[in-house]
Amino acid sequence: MRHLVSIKDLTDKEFQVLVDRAEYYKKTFKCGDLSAAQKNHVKLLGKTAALIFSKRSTRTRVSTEGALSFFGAQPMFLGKDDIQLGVNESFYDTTRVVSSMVSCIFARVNKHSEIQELTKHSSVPIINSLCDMFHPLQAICDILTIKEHLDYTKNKLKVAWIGDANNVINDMAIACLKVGIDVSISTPSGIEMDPEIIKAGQEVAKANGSKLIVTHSSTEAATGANVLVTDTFISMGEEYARVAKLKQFQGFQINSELCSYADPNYKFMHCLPRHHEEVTDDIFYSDHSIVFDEAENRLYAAMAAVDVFVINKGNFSAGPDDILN
Ligand SMILES: NC(=O)OP(=O)(O)O
Repeated sequence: MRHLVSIKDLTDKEFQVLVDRAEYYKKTFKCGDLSAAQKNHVKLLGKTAALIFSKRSTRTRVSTEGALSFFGAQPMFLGKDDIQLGVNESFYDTTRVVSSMVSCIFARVNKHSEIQELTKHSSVPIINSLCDMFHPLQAICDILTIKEHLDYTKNKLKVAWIGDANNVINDMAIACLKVGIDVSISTPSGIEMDPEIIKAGQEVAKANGSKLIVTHSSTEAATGANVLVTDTFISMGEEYARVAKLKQFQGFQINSELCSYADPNYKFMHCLPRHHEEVTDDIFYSDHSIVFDEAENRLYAAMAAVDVFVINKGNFSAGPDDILN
């Protein structure tokens, strides 16, 4: 059994399998072939899956429930007010009990240590559905989206992150570097990337012929970039620091001025939900923006994760016969 905690725990090949699998299930899902749907629907028929979400979610919840339903499993959404966890029951007891009854647990938590705790005591695969350090499902989806729009297998690309040092870029940077995409991360002065992520990123870059640059200059990061990416400046739970953070992020809004530094055919990405301080409407709703394709691809990333970690129990060499042969 394997858990999905972070992209950095995967080999380059394993990560590529997840992206390929997401692409495969997108084709299968959209082809409208009833026999393909029936074949997939029996893979987890009669099983259940728990979504233990202690934070709110639109994309992760909808995509995960959709993916599980596609494979025939019944998803059970367990929000923070629905179960005894954290109020009346310990993490350990909850994990033992829930994992004894379901095929897998998708967990959205606050601290990374909570994901680690879950993986220690669960008898079924844990899929990290966001913690304060990582967001692996988002990274699988993001690489699929970049592949579809700019095909990194044929073109040398540069992705520029303009924003916070957060869970999304931690996994996205490693994911890009694994597939040979150069990454330039810009964060405001005083907001630093985790040194462990930089170290891991540099090792991945060296092995894959990609480059990792970390800077406090948004224009330096944006220069020549094929993809500009940002995320919320104020993460869930940081609302108390809103005024101070907005001051710190001056010069980091993605607007037409900053985009003028990028490649003329640049794409704009954002994992959503979006706020106006991060990106102006003229960019967010422009032809450069691929944010809604990106959001849709969350469904296929979730399908890939269910296929590899739940149906095939972490065996990356197993999978649908038609893509293995
Ligand atoms: N991108 C993302 O994880 O969205 P949600 O918080 O809505 O799930």
